[in-house]
Amino acid sequence: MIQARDLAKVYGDKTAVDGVTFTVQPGRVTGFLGPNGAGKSTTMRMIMGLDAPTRGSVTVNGEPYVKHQAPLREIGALLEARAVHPGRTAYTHLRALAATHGIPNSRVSEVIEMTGLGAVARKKVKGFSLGMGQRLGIAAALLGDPQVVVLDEPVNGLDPEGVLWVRNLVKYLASEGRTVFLSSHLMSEMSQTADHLIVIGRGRIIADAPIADILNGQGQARTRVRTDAPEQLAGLLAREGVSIQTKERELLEVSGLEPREIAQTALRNGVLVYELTPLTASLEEAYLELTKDDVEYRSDRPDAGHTTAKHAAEAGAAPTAASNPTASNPTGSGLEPTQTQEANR
Ligand SMILES: Nc1ncnc2c1ncn2[C@@H]1O[C@H](COP(=O)(O)OP(=O)(O)OP(=O)(O)O)[C@@H](O)[C@H]1O
Repeated sequence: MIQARDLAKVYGDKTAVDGVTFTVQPGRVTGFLGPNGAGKSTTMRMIMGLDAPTRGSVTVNGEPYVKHQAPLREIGALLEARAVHPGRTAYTHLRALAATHGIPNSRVSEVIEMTGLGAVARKKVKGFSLGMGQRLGIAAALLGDPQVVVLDEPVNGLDPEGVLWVRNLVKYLASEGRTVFLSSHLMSEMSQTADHLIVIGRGRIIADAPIADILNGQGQARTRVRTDAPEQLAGLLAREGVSIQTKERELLEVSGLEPREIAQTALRNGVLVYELTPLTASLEEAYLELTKDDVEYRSDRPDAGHTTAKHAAEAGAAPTAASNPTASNPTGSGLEPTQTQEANR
């Protein structure tokens, strides 16, 4: 278990982590999700005793990392900065690490096997691809057979097969009752891997909940509506708090109203509706909604395809597909926030 209490880190005038309190429980994969610069790596470095907190505390199985007699057996980590001597082979690197922690050589062979490094274990690390380097980092993290595993952006640089492998590995580790804490800026990745999410933005916790709760709690319920009179129906439904998008001819997406209300309005006004489908927010949308105020670097996202009732009322009519050329892309740029930020850096 990892427990952070009012954990903060300030670098000069930059507050990287701003008093976070959370618990990472064993037996499940906890995702640590946030845009670039949110404070994920800094938090993980403090968990591993590599950075001293400016305020607050963080413990691993009840003790700060540095207090553990054999920390590698308690917690294994893959952090962004890898310190591997490039002239060493994967095998000699892991052996040296094992030797300094009293770990038998048989465990070195085991983790090489587990991480699929068998074929390259005797090759020099300097020739390793990013993906092989990530696997070696994970092998090192697992060397002490630790109860707690912390991985900072573990799928970075991995090919699809590698991504799948990490996904299955972390799920397996959690199923064995270990505490697994995994950072990523990609919601798509987290949605397929984590059971529980801690979302961080600008150094603060924005959400700490099971994935399902984050999905249910974010954004308004939307309904897909097919009608032969989309403009008339949009005009009838338009009011404060209601958002209507024209997705294509005869297809609207309505937020802020229950399907029953939409049906009643249509019925009262003699408008034919031939589909009413409740839509759940995608995890991606939930994430964008959660972090919209907490992205450190942001390019202006066009408010594409999004028309509020107020706008519709001002225009005197509902938006049409023609006036809304990007209406099929409700998140605007379609980029993950981090991609938007990268472009801006
Ligand atoms: N050693 C440092 N000195 C000064 N500022 C730092 C230092 N380390 C991190 N920061 C700043 O603290 C903030 C949080 O950085 P951190 O690396 O923890 O974020 P992150 O969520 O891991 O982001 P990324 O996904 O980009 O790695 C950023 O604004 C970063 O520039």
